[in-house]
Amino acid sequence: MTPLADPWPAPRPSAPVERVVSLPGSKSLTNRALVLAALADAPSVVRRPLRSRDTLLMAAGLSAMGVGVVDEGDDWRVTPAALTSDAEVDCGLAGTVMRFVPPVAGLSSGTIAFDGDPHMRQRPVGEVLSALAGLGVDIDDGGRGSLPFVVRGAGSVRGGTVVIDASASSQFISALLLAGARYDTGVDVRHDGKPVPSLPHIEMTVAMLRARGVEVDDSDPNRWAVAPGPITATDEAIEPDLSNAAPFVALAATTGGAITIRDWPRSTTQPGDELRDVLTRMGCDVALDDAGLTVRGSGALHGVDLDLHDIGELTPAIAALCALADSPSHLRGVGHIRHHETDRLAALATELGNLGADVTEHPDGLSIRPASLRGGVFRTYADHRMAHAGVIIGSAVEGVLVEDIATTSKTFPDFAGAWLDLTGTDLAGQ
Ligand SMILES: O=C(O)C1=C[C@@H](OP(=O)(O)O)[C@@H](O)[C@H](O)C1
Ligand SMILES: C=C(OP(=O)(O)O)C(=O)O
Repeated sequence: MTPLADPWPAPRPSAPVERVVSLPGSKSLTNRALVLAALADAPSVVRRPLRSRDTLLMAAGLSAMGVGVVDEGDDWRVTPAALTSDAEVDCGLAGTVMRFVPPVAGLSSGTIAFDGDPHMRQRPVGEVLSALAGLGVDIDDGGRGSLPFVVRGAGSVRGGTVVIDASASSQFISALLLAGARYDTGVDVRHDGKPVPSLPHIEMTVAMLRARGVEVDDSDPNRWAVAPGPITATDEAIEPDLSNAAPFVALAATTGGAITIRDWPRSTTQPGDELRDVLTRMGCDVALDDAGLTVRGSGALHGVDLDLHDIGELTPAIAALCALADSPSHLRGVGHIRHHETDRLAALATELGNLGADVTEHPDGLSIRPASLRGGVFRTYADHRMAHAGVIIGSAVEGVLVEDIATTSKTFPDFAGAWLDLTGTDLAGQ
């Protein structure tokens, strides 16, 4: 791979881009599949998993605790084992590793030490740790409620009812549900606080548990009860990552071209599927058929007034499109994304603003009005989705330089290569 310039000149295609694209697997589905396979009653096969920093860290963390994760060509074979090893788990900047693995570590008889990237120590996890302590797990976090912390497993977890405030992240709930069937009495998780964000991601968790024979009662709002019992091993293919589709379909909108994403599922629990609705509202033609999802730019791009509470991870890409739109936008309901890879509202307001966008930052969102944009450096704050926002702007504005494009490796191997290929840019010229 050609070394990447930093900051990286974002390609600006000279003609509408018309291409068919295959995308890597979903981060959220891959990391849930790995955790559930690790706790299952027999070996599982995870077909076409995402292999990126977040999922490799998940595989490494589970392996360090004793689980067998073996490459089989395109697939991973995951063999559950008695979790007896002491281990160190590097969470990197992966929320799914920091939140989903501690409830598994409680089932181990080893001592499991967790740490991650510097910014990961700022991201919230205390509600998961105090819930686990309430379920009988020995946790040492020095009273901080954040990384670094140690889980001293006793080989089993009593389980029971916990009340948590999951308004900062849906992952707190998914974490407890994923391991809960393996607790002696299961787990009954109740949320008490402001509304839980990213509810579709909890629905994804519930659907994957049910697909493995686990009984989940989610009939009451803000309560999820997982009955104790086995998790059935599966052989399952991972869908393409629909959230990572955002910059690719955005390219159809910004260049007036047409992008088809192959293998877009007809029915899915991935919140990225909402892109179909968002892009339609912004003025694109969107069609889902046997070829995949085709987004066709109409030449015009309109502002939108959207509550993104359920689909917060799409905010950076949508905000970038709004900055290129011909009418004002209001993006609301996403105060929680200040706890993502960076404070995404502050980062977007700053970086879009530096390129001339007219952005007002609110406690829970952004207002973006039409303005004439210019080139310059777009900083990414180690956030893959900030990089996606940068390349979207760069596809429409001359001279945008995206800092640390390699940060996209969190959820997308060789994103820069895929983007250069798509935009028809000469690699040697970069
Ligand atoms: O469970 C998951 O796989 C995810 C849940 C969401 O987290 P939050 O609820 O913290 O927004 C989402 O933003 C993240 O990218 C992935
Ligand atoms: C919020 C995100 O990631 P994480 O799983 O690290 O929370 C994201 O990918 O947008």
